[in-house]
Amino acid sequence: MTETRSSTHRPDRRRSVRTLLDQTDDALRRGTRPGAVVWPSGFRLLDSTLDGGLRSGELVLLGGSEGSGKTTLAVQMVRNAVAAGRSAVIFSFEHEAGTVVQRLLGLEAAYAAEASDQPVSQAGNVHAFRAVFEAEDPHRQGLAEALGKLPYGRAALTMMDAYAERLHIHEANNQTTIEEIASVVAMVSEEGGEPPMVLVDYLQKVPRPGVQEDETTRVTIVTESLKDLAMEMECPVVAISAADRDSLGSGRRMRTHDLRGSSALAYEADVVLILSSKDNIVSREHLVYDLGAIKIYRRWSVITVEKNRHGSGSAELELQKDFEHGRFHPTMRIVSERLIEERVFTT
Ligand SMILES: Nc1ncnc2c1ncn2[C@@H]1O[C@H](COP(=O)(O)OP(=O)(O)OP(=O)(O)O)[C@@H](O)[C@H]1O
Repeated sequence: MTETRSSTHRPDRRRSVRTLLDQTDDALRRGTRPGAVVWPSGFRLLDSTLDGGLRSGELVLLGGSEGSGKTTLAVQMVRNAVAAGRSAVIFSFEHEAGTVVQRLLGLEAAYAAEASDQPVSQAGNVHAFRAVFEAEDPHRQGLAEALGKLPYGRAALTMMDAYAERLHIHEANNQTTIEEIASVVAMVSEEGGEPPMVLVDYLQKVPRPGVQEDETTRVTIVTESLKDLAMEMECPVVAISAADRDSLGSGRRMRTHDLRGSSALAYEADVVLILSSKDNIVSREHLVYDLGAIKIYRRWSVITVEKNRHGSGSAELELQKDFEHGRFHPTMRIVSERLIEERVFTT
């Protein structure tokens, strides 16, 4: 994966159908899985739309406007994977590792409150968890004691303890090339004995130092390389993608072609999810007679499944924001309102 596909030297990947059938037969007899490994996202409706979830070998693009919750959703999918016993690695160009951990604590506290049938509003939020990380403690108490003072803080830590060793966060920077990403994924895969789910936050930030090229070329090569990585390492790669600045201000609903940098994004991806705040894309007819409705729509996000190579086509799914706890509410619904092509409000 050093250059574009045409100049990459690869081993012979050809297998006859006879070989494939024999390998499948052999795997079935050994009781192992002959096909792709499916990684549930943990969101039931999204998983059924994707025919089970994310697959090994797949490149999943997650786009959306600034602040729409892309990192939140992707980290929650990663969390659901590791909570279910898998491993994962996050390449975070955007946030420090501590920020991701604080969001995970908020999320776990909210889940713990829900599990005890208590209102989520009672659980410690990300802001409160961040304060623990940022305060100097004159009592020199440990993490468990400090978190224990926050509602559901101890429960959140216990939940995270269960998967903490399987979840890796790589604080990425302008040296975190595609080769570096591949080598970290190989290391995590070897350590864990199985390929991890990979999250790249975000794709346009992956550098190619020392190469003179425009953004389109760089994004094309990075996108192709991430797809290659998914196939070679047999893992799902979720890549967050920034939007074209022009598309954000133009009053249009964001679509796959608005992702920044290259048409390769649409071609290479197996799954494309676009996240929007519902108030930006609900049809005007749902707003004219009920001006208060906009406040309710603001609390919801819509995931548009725009490309779905192995699943049941496109879909519009909605889920409620709980950004204070670094998450979305786990139950999704199918959007019942009509959505628009053009955004109602521009930013
Ligand atoms: N502690 C918090 N309490 C409430 N809201 C928060 C908190 N931290 C972040 N947010 C909000 O949550 C939203 C989702 O954040 P997230 O980082 O997931 O968005 P994003 O789409 O990845 O953003 P960007 O494009 O800027 O990277 C943002 O609008 C952010 O302002």
